Amino acid sequence: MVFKIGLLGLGTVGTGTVEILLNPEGRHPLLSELSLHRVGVRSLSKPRSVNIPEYLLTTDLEEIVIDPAVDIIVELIGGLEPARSLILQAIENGKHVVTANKAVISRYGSEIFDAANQKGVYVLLEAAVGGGIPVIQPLKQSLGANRIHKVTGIINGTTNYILTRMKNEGADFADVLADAQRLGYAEADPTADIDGLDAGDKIAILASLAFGGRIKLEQVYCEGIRKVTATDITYAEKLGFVIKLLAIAARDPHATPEQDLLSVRVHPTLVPKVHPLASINDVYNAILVEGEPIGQVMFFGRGAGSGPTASAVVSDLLNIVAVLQMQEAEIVSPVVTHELMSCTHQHYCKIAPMEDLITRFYVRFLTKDSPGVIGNIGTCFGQHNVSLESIVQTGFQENLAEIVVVTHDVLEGNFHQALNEIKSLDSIDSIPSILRVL
Ligand SMILES: NC(=O)C1=CN([C@@H]2O[C@H](COP(=O)(O)OP(=O)(O)OC[C@H]3O[C@@H](n4cnc5c(N)ncnc54)[C@H](OP(=O)(O)O)[C@@H]3O)[C@@H](O)[C@H]2O)C=CC1
Ligand SMILES: N[C@@H](CC=O)C(=O)O
Ligand code: NA
Repeated sequence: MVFKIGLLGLGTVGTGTVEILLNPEGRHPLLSELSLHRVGVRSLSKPRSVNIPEYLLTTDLEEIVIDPAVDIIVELIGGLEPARSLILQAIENGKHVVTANKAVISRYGSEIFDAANQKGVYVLLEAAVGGGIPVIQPLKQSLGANRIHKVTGIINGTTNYILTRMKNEGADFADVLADAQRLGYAEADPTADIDGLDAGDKIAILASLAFGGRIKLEQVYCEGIRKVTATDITYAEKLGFVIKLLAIAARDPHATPEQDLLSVRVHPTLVPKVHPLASINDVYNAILVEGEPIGQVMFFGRGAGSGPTASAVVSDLLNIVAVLQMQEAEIVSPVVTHELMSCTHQHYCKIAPMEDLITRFYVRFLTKDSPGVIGNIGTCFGQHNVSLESIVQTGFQENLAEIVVVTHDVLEGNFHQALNEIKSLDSIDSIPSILRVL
């Protein structure tokens, strides 16, 4: 039996997906059970790099999701609408769905998975996080025996490319961003990448899988890389760190079992050079999962791009075909979904406020070069229980002294209270950088 695919979108990922589907030789034999039935696009006249019969193409995407002949919808148009409505309509019409759309899943996952569970269909999304890197299915299945403590990822390729080039070339953010856009890594509107929102969508999805509950996206703290300067990258290097945009989801080790609080956040971070994520460069992604009893396990590879992302899309298709075949043979019920492939959690995870986070900080001050300034800074921090690992005057910028502080693990709320007081000291000119340290 051949199962029919309705593909929505024939852009970067859609094209990669069709390339795999049209060249099944040497891949999994189940690929021969799939056929491309319709392809929805915005423009029929656009030249395409894959050779598909013209009659498959349509601009009427709704027609595809309600077509009774279609078994599986592959949503690769991106964005929120009409993607959300098309996915829901597909589910309503009994279709399984494969999507790479982290924006839709992180915002409307509850609605989508509730609808899918009610209809007994699957919504699979391996491509939505880490592109081609298998991380969604491993969290759902292979790591299911573990209690996960922490997921730490470099899950945005554009920002990792920018930070890598800033470090290697001493270049400034704006110059490298322009290059990233010219090379096609960053979007024409790079806001979601640069401001940490894309990584925020992705860590919300990973946290939900790792900790078995839903996540409210508005509770995910997102800070991007716009304020990271070449100066900070150089100081970080001297102190033994590299700066990376990390997405972190962790159980709060200080919370009582009844509280079971999570911290879910995205921010530029000073990562010790010996840490496994410090050497992940350019557009590569990596996700480090820590749990009991597995310890540490890291997933590394290409987090974006046509072929790698399509690899994840097609792996989801294969999982669905395998189930559909068993349903056809009446080995499994067509109305009960496989627990390890569906998303069944109902409750929302409790997210701790950022003031309760315990972390180290790096902070750079510009001050008047007057006696006692280092002492005053140290005293303010001390009065708020912020213990310092190091405080050094690193040099001068014009006539201002530059002082860099690294704290021990401190309560974020205390740190900010201390900083507010420090800001009001006469000797402080400005605080150009505040970054967290892993
Ligand atoms: N690119 C990547 O490396 C990765 C992308 N993703 C995700 O994959 C998804 C697809 O991304 P990508 O392939 O890069 O996107 P593209 O912009 O390259 O392609 C989008 C496709 O969808 C079609 N389309 C968009 N809106 C509509 C609409 N309203 N009606 C009909 N057709 C529409 C476009 O048609 P037309 O061709 O006619 O313009 C195009 O074929 C997104 O959710 C993205 O976040 C995930 C991981 C990596
Ligand atoms: N814009 C994303 C692409 C894939 O999700 C990135 O840069 O990682
Ligand atoms: Na993936």
